[in-house]
Amino acid sequence: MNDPAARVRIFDTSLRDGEQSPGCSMTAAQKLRFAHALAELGVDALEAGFPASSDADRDAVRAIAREVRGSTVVTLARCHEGDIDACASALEGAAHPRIHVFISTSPLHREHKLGLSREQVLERAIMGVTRARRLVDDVEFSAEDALRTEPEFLAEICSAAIAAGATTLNIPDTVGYTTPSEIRALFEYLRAHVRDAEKAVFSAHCHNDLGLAVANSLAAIEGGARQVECTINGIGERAGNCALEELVMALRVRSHYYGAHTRIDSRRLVPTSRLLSRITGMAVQRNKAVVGQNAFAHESGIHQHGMLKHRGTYEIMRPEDVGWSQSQMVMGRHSGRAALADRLQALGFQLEEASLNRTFAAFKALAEKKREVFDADLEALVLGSDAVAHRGWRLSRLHVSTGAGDGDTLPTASVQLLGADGATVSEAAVGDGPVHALFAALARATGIALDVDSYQVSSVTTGDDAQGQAQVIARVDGVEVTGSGTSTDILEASAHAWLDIANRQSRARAPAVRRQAAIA
Ligand SMILES: CC(=O)SCCNC(=O)CCNC(=O)[C@H](O)C(C)(C)COP(=O)(O)OP(=O)(O)OC[C@H]1O[C@@H](n2cnc3c(N)ncnc32)[C@H](O)[C@@H]1OP(=O)(O)O
Ligand SMILES: CC(C)C(=O)C(=O)O
Repeated sequence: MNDPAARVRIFDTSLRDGEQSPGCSMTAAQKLRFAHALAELGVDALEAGFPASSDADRDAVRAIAREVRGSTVVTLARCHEGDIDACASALEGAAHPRIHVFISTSPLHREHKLGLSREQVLERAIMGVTRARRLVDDVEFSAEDALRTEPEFLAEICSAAIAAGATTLNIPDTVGYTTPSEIRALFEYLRAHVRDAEKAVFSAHCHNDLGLAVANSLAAIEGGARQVECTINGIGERAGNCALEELVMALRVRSHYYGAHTRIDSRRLVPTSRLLSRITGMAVQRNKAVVGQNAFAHESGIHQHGMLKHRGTYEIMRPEDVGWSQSQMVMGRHSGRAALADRLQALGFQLEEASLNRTFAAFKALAEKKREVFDADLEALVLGSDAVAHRGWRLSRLHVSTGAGDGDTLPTASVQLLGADGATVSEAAVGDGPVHALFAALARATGIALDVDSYQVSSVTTGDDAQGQAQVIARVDGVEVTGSGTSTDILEASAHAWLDIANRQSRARAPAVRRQAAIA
């Protein structure tokens, strides 16, 4: 598997093809931040932008070229002198610069888009590669719409590109039209028919219009591709590009099948995916492979029972290996007794069989009404809702003020809580934002410091008066605990979610009382 011939280079184009897609534009500062994250992830090359497209993109590429180390920095150019010169100028300062020149080769694009003959396209390609090669040592050539190009013309233009100095030959499926067996055969054909093929690295760049981008990229590797162009979360033109996280994990999980490897640090996949979502505001769908919220979540009883016996029954990779903290057992309508008993035990309840059966019946009834049953609901089932409600802190007043910029408003929160003994306590705190300030005020008031792993707010009803549900996940004694709160005011919902965990943490540390309550 460590045969160097089977090393697949990962070329990330989130900052170019990804950024081109609607809803994904980034500022220069955001692009720079994300480029650092890509270098940390271990991508071999990162395509930073298209300098001729705007001053802002040129400036972003410049900053990336100057600052980011560890990955080749690539910029895109049409076969236009001005585009190529703009690339070279933006790449000054890069440790490993690459210019990527492209031109359409398919009959459809030649005739209708460029209005050029085969010979003219060939000439332009040679001009582009030659000019780029005078400016940098590392030049990539792409035959846009290669998968709808006559194979013999593709071989001819690739041979000419190598002769002009191209070091990477990229074969894009620009419109996501190909199939796995077709693209594999094309790579095999090109490697056999391109002159001096061994002097260049063959690369695949697959779009996802038919949902085949990852499958096609893997097939291209089988056909001899040793670079794959992809994007984090699969962002990109239309239906996107090959998703980096999926491709990398397919090569890793099926390493014996593909006999190929990358140098990606897979534990950084989830953090990098989240960073991109935060920057672009483009959420990842829950069921997205590897980085989606459901990728390691199990709700159905038969799967949960299997997972508790051996995680390999329903997981083909470890969540820790891609950057999640652990698998998630979601308690809902489809869950069974084994998962319920396990979750209750993690919450500190060891129930006798009869008591477990009673709780299970009540749990199923509740799950019919609620989409997801949270830890607080389970506690209420075991202890009785009154016992839970009255044992812990309750929010009685809340005020949050916030602002941004250079004005004098610092995000500030003040809270008043009612304790289990009936006493009230008031506290205030400032923070980096309103939620940060709120959580700091709650920590001061309760004297409980929570190790918050994640926080999110979603709407549970629709309309102007929609109820927001806040969910906080924190680690309590090494166990991940989820707290939730619902209100039409999302800050109030957030305070309830935080207190939900804090109260459970206090109760979990009073085991004698818990056992008594559970048995009663
Ligand atoms: C498959 C891909 O992802 S390709 C990359 C796509 N990315 C982008 O287009 C984002 C950046 N693009 C831009 O900012 C603009 O399109 C610019 C600045 C590059 C060009 O803008 P304009 O000069 O206004 O041209 P416009 O976008 O309308 O048309 C593209 C021109 O490039 C030509 N062209 C397209 N591809 C190539 C190529 N590879 N080599 C040479 N010329 C090309 C077209 O024939 C057309 O030429 P024309 O103006 O003589 O008709
Ligand atoms: C410029 C090339 C590589 C491209 O993005 C495509 O063909 O999809």
